[in-house]
Amino acid sequence: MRPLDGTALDGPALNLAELAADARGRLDPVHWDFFTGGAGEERTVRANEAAFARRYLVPRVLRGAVRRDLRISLLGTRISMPVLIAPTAFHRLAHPEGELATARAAAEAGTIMVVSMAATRPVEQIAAAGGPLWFQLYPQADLDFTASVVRRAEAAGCSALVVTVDSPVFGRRERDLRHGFADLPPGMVCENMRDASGRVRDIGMDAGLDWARITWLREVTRLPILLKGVLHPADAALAVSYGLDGLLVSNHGGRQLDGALATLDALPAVVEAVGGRLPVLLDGGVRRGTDVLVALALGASAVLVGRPVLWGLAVGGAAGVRHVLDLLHADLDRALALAGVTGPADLRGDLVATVACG
Ligand SMILES: Cc1cc2nc3c(=O)[nH]c(=O)nc-3n(C[C@H](O)[C@H](O)[C@H](O)COP(=O)(O)O)c2cc1C
Ligand SMILES: CCCCC(=O)C(=O)O
Repeated sequence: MRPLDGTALDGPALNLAELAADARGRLDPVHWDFFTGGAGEERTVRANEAAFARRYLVPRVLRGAVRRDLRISLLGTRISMPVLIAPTAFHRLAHPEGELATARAAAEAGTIMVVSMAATRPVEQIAAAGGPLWFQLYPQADLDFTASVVRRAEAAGCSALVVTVDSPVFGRRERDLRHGFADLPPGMVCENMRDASGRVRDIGMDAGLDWARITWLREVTRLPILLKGVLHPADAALAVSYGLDGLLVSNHGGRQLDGALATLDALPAVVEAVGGRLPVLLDGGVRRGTDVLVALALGASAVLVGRPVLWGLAVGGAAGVRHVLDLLHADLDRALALAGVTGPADLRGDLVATVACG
């Protein structure tokens, strides 16, 4: 993303960089830093976007791509485009309606919202928007409680479980440490962490998390399970052998292991290891329709966006998130037309060239 100059805009943002600048002017600087920042030196935050900047397109011509269709099916759900909403914490810090606004925008746009376990609205209320939802889980050391959260997500109608596996401990985020930002303000809690007595538990990162826990989870639910945070092809191969239903190539937007490989650079080896047996999704640094095109051409089935959704929420609630999704839809459609492609299924690696630096 281009450097943000914070300039006030006349009219709606033309792209997500402008939207970020607008959001920055509206958010509490502490919350802006929480949303925007990453771990350590933020090398991986930058690397995710830089990896897209190193890819160039080699378009086809004279293909008569008049009718383009951006729709795809993922684990049985038909969605309007190969762009989903990544799970992000604490939407009420961006807008008073929080996740309820995000969910309305996703439902209107016809795509999947992945609800964070750290949502500041209960999953049942988020589901009332009527759109397709998946639920993101940080497996807790307390297995009974973990199972109860899964039951709650199932009962609310979530159609897949996204298990975050890149967070055995919490990443060290220096912006938050500098501000002393560690907790939600009074009146906001992680609503999906209430136990049977109504007490809200803290979300624990579990360094003991291992494949045995995935086997356990597989027995707890019949929902499809995706692993979020896989970068190594050996783990991708293990995921296939453990009967998982999908993979999300992610480094948590650079918020966990700083120095982790950019997701776009990790994608090809993961795709190769999986060999078409599972859908492989990607998040991290997706900001343009051409980024979606490149990720799909390199083997992703779909991508997710994290921070841009928070910017949209901060700028305009549900309408702001809708603006993000509409911009990406229109931008992808145009990019497909210009590349001579009619839809996601047509995208192949030969459309993408990699150069040493952007
Ligand atoms: C503010 C913020 C909160 C996040 N919260 C969660 C979370 O609760 N669970 C999770 O698995 N990932 C979380 N993520 C990571 C996102 O799901 C996603 O991997 C990342 O944001 C994608 O990169 P992008 O922001 O560059 O699009 C969070 C990311 C941000 C920026
Ligand atoms: C306990 C909240 C975790 C949120 C998260 O995953 C993130 O900030 O990246």
